[in-house]
Amino acid sequence: MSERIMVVGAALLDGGRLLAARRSAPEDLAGRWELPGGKVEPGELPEVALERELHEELGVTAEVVERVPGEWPLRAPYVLTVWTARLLPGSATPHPLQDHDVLRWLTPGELWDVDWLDQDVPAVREVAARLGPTPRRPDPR
Ligand SMILES: Nc1nc2c([nH]c(=O)n2[C@H]2C[C@H](O)[C@@H](COP(=O)(O)OP(=O)(O)OP(=O)(O)O)O2)c(=O)[nH]1
Repeated sequence: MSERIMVVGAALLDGGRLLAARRSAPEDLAGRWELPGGKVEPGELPEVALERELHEELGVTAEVVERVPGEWPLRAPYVLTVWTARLLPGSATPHPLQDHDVLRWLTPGELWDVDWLDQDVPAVREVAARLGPTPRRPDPR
């Protein structure tokens, strides 16, 4: 059986908008947009890992709400799983402290305005379905 390491991504929602984060490293991912998050450490619950990563990367206090159905393979042995999350009352505003250089709150109509990592597109589609009516993602040229 091959080893799988879970990467958790947050669909951080606020007022019907989704937070997207632009990666600043490594070079092959820099400039592309993703859901903030990171690798689950050995023995750590994915929900705990996600709240930890949101604090480390964005400086926020957030809570996980629910799992978005699906699992998306990344470079082996990593697998992306996604949870919706919300900021807790009193949380700081998100800032790109680590791994990212720009953050954007996207309305449903803006969801496909950023250049998501290819492997995040199916996950973002699944999140989009929860945000209500959104424009269809344009077909790749
Ligand atoms: N956080 C996150 N990582 C993603 C997404 N999509 C995607 O391919 N990845 C990749 C990028 C990285 O190779 C890996 C997660 O790495 P990371 O750098 O965010 O994790 P981490 O904070 O735990 O990093 P580190 O301790 O190893 O520095 O998964 C995504 O939506 N969110």
